[in-house]
Amino acid sequence: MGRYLMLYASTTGNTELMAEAMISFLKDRGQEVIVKTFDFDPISVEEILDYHAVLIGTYTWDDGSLPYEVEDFYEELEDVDIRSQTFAVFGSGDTFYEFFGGAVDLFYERIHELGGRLLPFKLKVDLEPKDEDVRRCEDFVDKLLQFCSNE
Ligand SMILES: Cc1cc2nc3c(=O)[nH]c(=O)nc-3n(C[C@H](O)[C@H](O)[C@H](O)COP(=O)(O)O)c2cc1C
Repeated sequence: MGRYLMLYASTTGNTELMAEAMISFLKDRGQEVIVKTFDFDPISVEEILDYHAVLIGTYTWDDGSLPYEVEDFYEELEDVDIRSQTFAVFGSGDTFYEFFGGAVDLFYERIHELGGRLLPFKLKVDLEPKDEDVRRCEDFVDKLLQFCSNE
């Protein structure tokens, strides 16, 4: 059994629905999942090294920006050596905006630059996840489990 950390930011619940689909999928496959939200739970960057993989979910704010509540974590990522840590990055955005899911891209690039072991694709959903998007969430986590088993 693996131990997974789910960290997410969500204001209107869309990214949260994605996270919930992923958490259910992981638990159904017998994995342990610790869940934290950026706005309510204290999150230290050191703790991310204790897990098999870290899933990071974020919505996107103005002009493709990070939500303010994830900024500290994003900045502090460089304070730990994440080179042997596995990550997967996802989130809800709105295709109406020029930088659709820009915060997902920012996290992906940040982890890549810092040498983290990244699932080699991101998952973005347009607004509220539909049934088909829930399946994409499950497929995303299935790929993460395979990726972790190839470590
Ligand atoms: C002021 C504002 C700015 C936004 N800017 C973007 C943006 O630049 N790119 C994007 O993809 N979505 C943008 N969004 C849309 C949100 O990311 C989208 O509604 C998302 O589904 C919210 O996720 P949540 O329900 O998890 O909070 C913006 C929303 C608001 C209210």
